[in-house]
Amino acid sequence: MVLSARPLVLQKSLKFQLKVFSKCSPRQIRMQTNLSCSKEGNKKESRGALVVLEGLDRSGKSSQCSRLVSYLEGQGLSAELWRFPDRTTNVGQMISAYLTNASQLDDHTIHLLFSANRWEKRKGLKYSKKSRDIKQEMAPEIGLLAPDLVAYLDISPDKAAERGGYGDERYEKLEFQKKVAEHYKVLHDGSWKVIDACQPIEDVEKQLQEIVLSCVTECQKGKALSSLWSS
Ligand SMILES: Cc1cn([C@H]2C[C@H](O)[C@@H](COP(=O)(O)O)O2)c(=O)[nH]c1=O
Repeated sequence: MVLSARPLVLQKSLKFQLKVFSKCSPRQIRMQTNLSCSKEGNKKESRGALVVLEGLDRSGKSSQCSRLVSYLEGQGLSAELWRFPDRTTNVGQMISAYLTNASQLDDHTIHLLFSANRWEKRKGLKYSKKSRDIKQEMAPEIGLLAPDLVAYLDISPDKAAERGGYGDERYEKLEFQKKVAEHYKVLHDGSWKVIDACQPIEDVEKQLQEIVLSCVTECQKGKALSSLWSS
């Protein structure tokens, strides 16, 4: 994002985001400035890529994000992982209290908090699972930076549940995850890269590496930044 001179990769929109920069440099997030690539003479400065990994709970986003960061760093790229919700902020703590059933909020309020949590980092992602009307859901996201790549780790709710590991949080229930899967079908557009998350972990990893590297290269070459829902 800020991409001044570095590519950014974001991962995990519903849950995590990962930023990857093209060069090793201080891991600072400066997205709020320099959203357009600066020019040096006639030469366009390369920028970061924003990559988002989507998928149901237990689809493998966390593992793949960690592996992807290691891989990109091994390629000489500076990568940064952002996870949403970011529970460290004030807003994030409110979200966390809700998710752990320590507080109650209505659906619209939690949706807005998820969005506010992204705005805190000046980042663009998807929306809360709890909102029902798509247009209403999209509104608070307008103006956030659009991802350069959305990779969807595709797994059925039943298969994901078989992996176990659901905790006690509100959304970690098979019936709820089925609703999330339906929601993803509505959100999905042709630009998303869908990866079969039931493949061996190494195969998923390899496919992610390929599409992310290709995206980073495109961004380095000067692919324009855009905002969410601008078209
Ligand atoms: C960031 C975000 C997370 N969530 C959900 C996904 C998870 O079920 C839950 C907690 O995420 P986590 O397990 O990655 O911390 O929050 C939304 O519903 N909307 C959002 O915008």
